Amino acid sequence: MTRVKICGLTNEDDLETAVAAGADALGIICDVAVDTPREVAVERARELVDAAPPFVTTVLVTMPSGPERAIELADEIEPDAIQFHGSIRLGDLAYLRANVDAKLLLAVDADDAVRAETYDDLVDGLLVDTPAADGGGGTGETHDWDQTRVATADLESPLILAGGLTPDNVADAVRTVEPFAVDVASGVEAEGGVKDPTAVRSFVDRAKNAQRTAEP
Ligand SMILES: O=C(O)c1ccccc1NCC(=O)[C@H](O)[C@H](O)COP(=O)(O)O
Repeated sequence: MTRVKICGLTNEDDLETAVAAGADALGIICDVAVDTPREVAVERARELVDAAPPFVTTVLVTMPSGPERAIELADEIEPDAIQFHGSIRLGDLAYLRANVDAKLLLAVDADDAVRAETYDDLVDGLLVDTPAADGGGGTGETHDWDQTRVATADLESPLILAGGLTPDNVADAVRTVEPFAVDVASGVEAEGGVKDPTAVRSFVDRAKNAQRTAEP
């Protein structure tokens, strides 16, 4: 069954909605070099991580200025996993793997998904997204899922599919790409930074049941 990450949580009500809906992972955005209504301060990120129940993975989504800042954020927020967006050097990933007590996830551009192989041994999961020109996520834009499926077919790391997913298209995306997990931020919002509970429930349900509801 496909796992689901609900990303860009800014408050406890939305976090509880995501958990009750059956989300496997909760994304909290902090210290990103782009303007987004989903970013929270370090203290808030720590509070949200602390509010998550057992058996649900907390993911810090960040674009740190360098590896030392990433280590600082990991120490202060204590997430289960860290997801990096923007450019990051291979050497920094190896250094972080040795120095951070969290799983490492890396966002790669769907237009360059073949490059995901370069990072395959260095991270615990690869997220194929449709980023903005500045490297940030949350664009609400889909990409060519057939191309992503082909480009990532030989990856060892779990593949997380992101970019423009919504309750309406997630089942189709899951059936096309067959990812380990899907990730959504703007596609389940009522307004910037606030989730729509009905959309969150529908997204989780349709992502997890996509294979069962396939057309004959
Ligand atoms: O969501 C943001 O605003 C964001 C900003 C900067 C870096 C990462 C960001 N989001 C990361 C995610 O994991 C999103 O879920 C992913 O990019 C998909 O977003 P969307 O297309 O809105 O579902």
